Amino acid sequence: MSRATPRKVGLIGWGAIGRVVGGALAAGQVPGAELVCVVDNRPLAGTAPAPQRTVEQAMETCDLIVEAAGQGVVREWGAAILASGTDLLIASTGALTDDTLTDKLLHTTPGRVYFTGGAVGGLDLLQAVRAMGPLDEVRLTTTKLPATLEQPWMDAELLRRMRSATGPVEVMAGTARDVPVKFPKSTNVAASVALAVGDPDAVRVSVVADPAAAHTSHVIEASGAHGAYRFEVRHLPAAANPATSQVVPYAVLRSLAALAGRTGQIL
Ligand SMILES: NC(=O)C1=CN([C@@H]2O[C@H](COP(=O)(O)OP(=O)(O)OC[C@H]3O[C@@H](n4cnc5c(N)ncnc54)[C@H](OP(=O)(O)O)[C@@H]3O)[C@@H](O)[C@H]2O)C=CC1
Ligand SMILES: O=C([O-])CC(=O)C(=O)O
Repeated sequence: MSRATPRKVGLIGWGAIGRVVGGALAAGQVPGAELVCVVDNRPLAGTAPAPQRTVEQAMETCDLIVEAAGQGVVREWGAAILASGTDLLIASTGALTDDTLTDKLLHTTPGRVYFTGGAVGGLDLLQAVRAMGPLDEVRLTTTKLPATLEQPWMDAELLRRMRSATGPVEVMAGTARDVPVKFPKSTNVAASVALAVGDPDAVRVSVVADPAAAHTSHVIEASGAHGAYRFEVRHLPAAANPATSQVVPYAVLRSLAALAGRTGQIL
């Protein structure tokens, strides 16, 4: 059932995700949710369909804030937003590889914290499986265009291998604890899988740069006492930011629709 009063939504981040989410909200495409303001580092000079505000102002006027900006916003503002009584929907799940921060967000009230499924699927089922006991093995392989994976910490040799690659090159193998720290804007999915299975250290992650990757792919493979699971997604990258898949804002909108109480959701 829809809420009697629409959710007043503030959006942090006017980029590849934020512009699609903000446009859809402003066009009334999410019943029960209205866009009240937008927060971004850059002056938006009236280009957004709602006034630009600071995070503090957004907390005063909104009852739900969507983070579509980056891990730093979750770290810097997450607890304050929740403490102000504002709910928070997080896209940059990579911030949650920090157990102290995650614990704080989960226990700060009266606002409630939510995570969007973002670019991956199958999280609902993995969460259900985990309720029967820990999985023995969870692996994620993320493959993207090399340029979307370049990072300031990479040495000249790795950058050379990525830039001259004619086929797939593994650029990092690690866990869902370490990988999102090293690729803060492009491996949030690793943290999302870890949230579903309940343990970032148990998720083995391989990050692959492939010049032929016209589609970004994420392959999740998991097994345990109760079965074996494999989810593979292949997304076109967003034109505005090829590190982000085109589907991600629509995943955020789906999460918003669920929070705003639209009926007929697949939960
Ligand atoms: N869960 C998932 O599956 C996915 C999650 N993500 C997350 O979503 C984030 C946003 O993605 P996307 O829209 O493609 O990124 P973009 O870079 O296209 O847009 C992000 C916008 O947010 C702004 N911004 C960044 N930090 C702040 C801040 N502290 N305060 C205000 N504004 C800020 C940026 O400004 P400026 O550039 O000036 O910093 C930019 O305008 C990614 O960084 C990633 O963490 C992305 C894809 C998938
Ligand atoms: O959009 C994607 O495919 C994944 C992504 O950038 C992330 O996990 O941060």
